[in-house]
Amino acid sequence: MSSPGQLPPGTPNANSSLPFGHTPRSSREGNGIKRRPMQIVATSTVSANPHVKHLPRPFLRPSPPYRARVHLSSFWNKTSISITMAASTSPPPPPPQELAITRPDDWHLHLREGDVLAAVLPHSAMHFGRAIVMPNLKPPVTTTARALEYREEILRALPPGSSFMPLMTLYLTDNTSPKEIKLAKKSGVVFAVKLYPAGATTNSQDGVTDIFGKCLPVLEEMARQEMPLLVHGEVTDQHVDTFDREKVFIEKILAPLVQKLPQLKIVMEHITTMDAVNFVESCKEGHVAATVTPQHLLLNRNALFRGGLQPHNYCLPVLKREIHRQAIVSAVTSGSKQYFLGTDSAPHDKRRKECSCGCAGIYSAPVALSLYAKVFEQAGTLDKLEAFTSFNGPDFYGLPRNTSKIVLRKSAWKVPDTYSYSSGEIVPMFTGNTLEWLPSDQLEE
Ligand SMILES: NC(=O)N[C@@H](CC(=O)O)C(=O)O
Repeated sequence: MSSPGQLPPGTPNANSSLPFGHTPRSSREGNGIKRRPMQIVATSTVSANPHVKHLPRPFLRPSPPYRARVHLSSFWNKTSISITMAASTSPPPPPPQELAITRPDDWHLHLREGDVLAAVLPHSAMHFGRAIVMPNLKPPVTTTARALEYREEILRALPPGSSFMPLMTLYLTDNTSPKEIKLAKKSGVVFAVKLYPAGATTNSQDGVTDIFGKCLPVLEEMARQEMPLLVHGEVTDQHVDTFDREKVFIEKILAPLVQKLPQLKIVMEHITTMDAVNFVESCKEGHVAATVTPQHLLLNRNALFRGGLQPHNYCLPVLKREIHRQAIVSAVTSGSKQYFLGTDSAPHDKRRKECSCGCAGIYSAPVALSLYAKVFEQAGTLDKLEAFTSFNGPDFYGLPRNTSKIVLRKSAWKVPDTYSYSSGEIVPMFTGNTLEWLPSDQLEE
C-alpha cells in the first residue's frame, strides 16, 4: 500500500503539475447515496493558483475501491488542494446484471436519405425515443419547407409501429434569414439550427464562412425564439493543426459568441478535448451544454493507427490524446447536467471509408447504448447513466422526458461485421467485437 503523500498505483499523481482540480462530484454529500466505510490510504497537498474561478476538471479519477476527496483551502493568497485517497473497507455490492432506464434520446444523429436512411433508421428507432437529425444532406436542409419534407421521408421509412420521433434541424448558411428562424419555430418540428464552419466536415461546404460578419441577426433571432444553436466546434484554417482545431474554435469563436449573446442556447456537439470540458463548465448550466459520442469516451487517437490505418475509427472532430478522453469521461460520469448523449452516428458506405481518401464518420447507432453503459460501468457510476442518456437532453431542450423504459442486460453479444443495404455495406463501430450490455428491443411501459 502507498506511503503517506503517495497515491495508490494507477491513480493521479497529486505532486505533478496537473493536480486534481475539482471535487469529484460522486464524492460530494447529499446525493442520497450512503457512503461505505472508508480507510484512508494516502493524503497529498498541492498549491494552486488563488485567482482561478473555475478549476479544471480532474484528469484522472481513481477506480473503485479507491475514492478521492478533495478539499480546497486558502490562506493569504495561497490556495492548496488536499487530496485524500481512501479505500472502501467493506466489499463492494455486486454489480447489477440488469438496468431499466427511461428510454434514451439521441441528440446528434445523421440519418441520410434513400436506401441508407431505410437501412440505418431501424437501429436508432430500436433504442431511442427521439433524435436530433442533422441537416448535412446533399443539398443541405436550409429551409423549414425542406425540413418538413425530410421529416416525412423519415417517418415513412420507420418500421411499422415505431413511435420514434425525428427532431428536425436547419443548416445555417451565410444567407439564412431571421424570417426563416421564425418559420422554423412556428413549424413545431424544427428544434435547432446547426452551425458547420464551411469546410469543417462531411457536406459542410455550404456552411458558414464568417459567423460574426454574416450571422449575427439570425443568431439574435434564435436567442429571441429560444432556438438552440448546435455547433460543430472546429476552425477550418489549414494552418491550425487538426488536433488543435477545437481548442482554437473555443478561443476565437465560441467564447466571444457566448459573451456577445449570453441568452443564446448553445450545444457544443461531439466534444473531444479537456478544453471543451473546461469551457462548457465555465458557462451557465441551461445555456451551454455538450453532446458526447461513444468514440470520444472510449477511444484515443492511437485507435486510428493500431496495427495500420483504421478508417472506421476516423471521424471529425478527430480522436484526441488519452488525457482528453479521460477528462471527458470524468466530466460525463460526474453526473453534471451539462452533458448528454449524442452518438454522431454517421453512416458511410464501406467503399467510401476504405479508399485512398476515406471520409469522416463512425456508424455507432446499433452499439452506442451498450458502449455508453460500458463507460459508466468502468467509472463505477452506473447510477448516473440514465440522467446522461435520458434526462439531461430533454431538460436542456425544454422537452418532456420519455415515459417508457428500456432494459439493458449484462449479456454478451457480437457486433455484426457489416450491415448490408441495397447499394452496399456499412461497417459499425467495434465491428466484430463482443460487447457486454445488451439493450432489449422490447419497450417496457
Ligand atoms: N462526425 C463525422 O465525422 N461525420 C459527420 C459530420 C459531422 O458531424 O462532423 C457525417 O455526416 O459524416
